[in-house]
Amino acid sequence: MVIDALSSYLLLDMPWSINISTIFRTIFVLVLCFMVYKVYQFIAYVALQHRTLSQFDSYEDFHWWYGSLKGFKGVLNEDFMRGRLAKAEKNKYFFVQWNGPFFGALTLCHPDTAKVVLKGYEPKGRVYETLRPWLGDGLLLAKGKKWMRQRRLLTPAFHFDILRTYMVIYNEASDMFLTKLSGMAERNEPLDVFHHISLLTLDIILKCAFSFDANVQSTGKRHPYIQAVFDMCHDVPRRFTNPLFILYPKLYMLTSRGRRFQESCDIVHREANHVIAKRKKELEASGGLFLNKKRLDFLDILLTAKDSDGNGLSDEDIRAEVDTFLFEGHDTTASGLSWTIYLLANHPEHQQKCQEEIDEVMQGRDEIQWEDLPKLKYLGLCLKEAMRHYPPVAGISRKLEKDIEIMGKKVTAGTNVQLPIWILHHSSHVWGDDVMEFKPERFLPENFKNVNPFGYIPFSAGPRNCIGQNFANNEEKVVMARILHKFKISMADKSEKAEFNVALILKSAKEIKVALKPR
Ligand code: HEM
Repeated sequence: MVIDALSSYLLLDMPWSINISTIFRTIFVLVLCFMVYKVYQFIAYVALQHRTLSQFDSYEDFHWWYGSLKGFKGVLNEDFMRGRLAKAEKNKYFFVQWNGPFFGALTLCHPDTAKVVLKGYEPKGRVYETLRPWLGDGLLLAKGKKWMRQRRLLTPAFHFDILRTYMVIYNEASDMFLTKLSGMAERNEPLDVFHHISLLTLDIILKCAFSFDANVQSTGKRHPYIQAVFDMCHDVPRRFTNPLFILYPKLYMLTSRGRRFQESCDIVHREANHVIAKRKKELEASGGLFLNKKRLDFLDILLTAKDSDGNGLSDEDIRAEVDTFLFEGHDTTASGLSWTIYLLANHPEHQQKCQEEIDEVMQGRDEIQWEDLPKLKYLGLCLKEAMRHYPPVAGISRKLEKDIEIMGKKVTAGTNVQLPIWILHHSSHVWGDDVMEFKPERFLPENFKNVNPFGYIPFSAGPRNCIGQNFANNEEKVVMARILHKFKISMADKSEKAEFNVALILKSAKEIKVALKPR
């Protein structure tokens, strides 16, 4: 009755409606009611966010349309990050960032507040949804029971016995890389660090995780996969300033930028499909006898995994995991290695200490062995300090599923919480007054014991920490040791200071060029 009354009221004076059937009118009214309900829900959500977040920060830099992003040009550059750091230094424990008028996030910029969220299982923040067309429901984006199942399934792929077998691959890929560097040194040509290191780390992850020999290093130009990942990473921050695109990611896909994003997604999916199809063929040819292999790689585990009820992973799930590992496994380590090279090129005294250690450990050998890794202590300190200065993943976020309490204040479910890794790593409240200096010694056990462990989280912390962290640490040690063993590195242009952009991963805004001198 109510619907009838409402529909006759709505359709009054609408001549075009005379012929519409009752059923159509009813649908129209239901859709209208649904939309009104959605708008009401949205207004209630925004009001609750403003009420919750106003407990934590004043509205002094709040702009009615841009929120805290006034002047933001769609690039999270070093200036923008330093502005946020200044705010964290002033407020110490937390501050609020408004991405436009509707979407606020509580930023927990002190280890004591960040750890409250890091220790839990809260799902990923709203911004991660922009990655869903690319990474699907892989380990990075999955939540709840699905995430637990996938994590349990994939953890054996990172057991030490498996990681040990990857040493050969790190060394072989480094051989190819060093041959390339020798040619550059002979020609007096500087190394474009991010570009060539990305090719190296892509070769490594393809071979380790998927036993796939792509040899992308041998192709001189930018690989289409890497170009597509690069484009998508730069695309995500551009959407922050438009609330419509945050609210309806699908709407973004109708724009020309959205269509380009989709094209990049297609390229990346094609690469993943290619890797999977090749392995499936091999599996069929071997009559399913993968278990006879010396080591099961990540893709073997995905293809052969079965639940307790005997169900395997769907093709879509397998693709999502392959995409996730391809991206997480190459772009992060490329960033970690590239920034380490940059910092050591700028700090010859630390570079020399590493080289003395490497010479002693390698004893004239060309390859790094598993047993050498713990002996490369000083190099390990430099890698850690490099990831403090330039954490490859500069920040992460969560969307609370339940209410929590931060320093006596209630944060309601639905709130987005940012855990700003770069800011935590540059907080003088955590590291002291010399926070901006490159000092690997701060990671010596006797010094580091005074640092709050939630203040240094390049791999995040808690149950959703990085599954690949040991893999990454080993890979970076081998590659760096092999480079420093053969070459002395310095900045091609001594006056050049690199600036970074956060394009999901922390990258250099411009090319970093390094000169190579054979040792
Ligand atoms: C220096 C290198 C690396 C850094 C700094 C890094 C950092 C991180 C961080 C901060 C997270 C948490 C993300 C979040 O909470 O949203 C994460 C998650 C993850 N990382 Fe890494 N990562 C690195 C290398 C790798 C490698 C080599 C792999 C795979 C081979 C990998 C696979 C993953 C996966 C699958 C997740 C999601 C884990 C989960 O939610 O259960 N990462 N990584």
